[in-house]
Amino acid sequence: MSKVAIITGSGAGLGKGIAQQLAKDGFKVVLQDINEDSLKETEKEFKNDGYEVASVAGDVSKKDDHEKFVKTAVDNFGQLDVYVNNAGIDIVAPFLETTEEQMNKIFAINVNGVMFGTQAAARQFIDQGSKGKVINACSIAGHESYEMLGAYSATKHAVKSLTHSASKELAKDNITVNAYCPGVAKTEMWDRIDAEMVKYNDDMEPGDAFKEFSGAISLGRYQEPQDVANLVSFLASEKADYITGQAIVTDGGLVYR
Ligand SMILES: NC(=O)C1=CN([C@@H]2O[C@H](COP(=O)(O)OP(=O)(O)OC[C@H]3O[C@@H](n4cnc5c(N)ncnc54)[C@H](O)[C@@H]3O)[C@@H](O)[C@H]2O)C=CC1
Ligand SMILES: CC(=O)C(C)=O
Repeated sequence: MSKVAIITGSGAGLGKGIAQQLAKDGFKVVLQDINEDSLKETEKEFKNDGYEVASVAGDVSKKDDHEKFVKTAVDNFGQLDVYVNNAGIDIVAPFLETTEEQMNKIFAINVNGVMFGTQAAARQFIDQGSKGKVINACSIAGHESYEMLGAYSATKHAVKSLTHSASKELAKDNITVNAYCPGVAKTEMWDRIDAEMVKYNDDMEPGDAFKEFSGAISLGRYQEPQDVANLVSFLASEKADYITGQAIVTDGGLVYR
């Protein structure tokens, strides 16, 4: 029987690439996003491609919304096997200028979202009496802390920590919890980071921040969503059954851990 995966923040960017790969792998997929337009557009595209797909809008920072995402999977496809906590936001700001509002927002989405998603998924796996996999979006910024990305880096270190602790507590229920740590992928997130970094540096032109970060990649090219999707595809597969509590870097050679 086909397995069922939920991917948060999959209306666009890396989440969409991950959902496409899991659908190709034979998963029935539940797309989720806060942006209803891109969500509907992506769902239409998946249907045209012949994938079994459902969608649900919502905000990952809200605990109850994750119950709704799980219910969508169960109502449409009868079960849940994989939960990808992919949705995340960035904030670019000098350390001394980062506001309370920015801190609360980025932690609510990037950290609380992962906590609540893991809880909702694990409860469903336990109720089903099946094994399950939680896969979290971390980052190279979960291993290395970057200037101008202090708040963001802190959230990704927290995601790594939640991945470790959840994997320890949930192992007895046959639930694995891992994280993927992308490097520099050209999505809307990096378009925003580049634009913001330029604003804070008179010597920089649009595109320079992206060039500087991606120029340091050993393999000589920036990351595509497919590069990230390949790792998540593996982590979602039975081949990864014996891996848990890991935050695995996929960055073309940038951060060495
Ligand atoms: N792009 C990159 O180079 C890297 C990205 N990452 C992480 O990968 C994940 C995906 O990143 P990208 O695709 O690049 O970002 P993106 O900004 O291009 O796309 C994120 C998607 O999540 C959705 N979203 C935002 N807030 C949401 C919320 N509260 N609830 C539900 N959906 C929400 C957006 O509408 C969007 O469709 C994020 O967690 C990010 O931190 C990690 C390392 C590098
Ligand atoms: C955007 C991101 O995750 C970085 C810079 O690592």
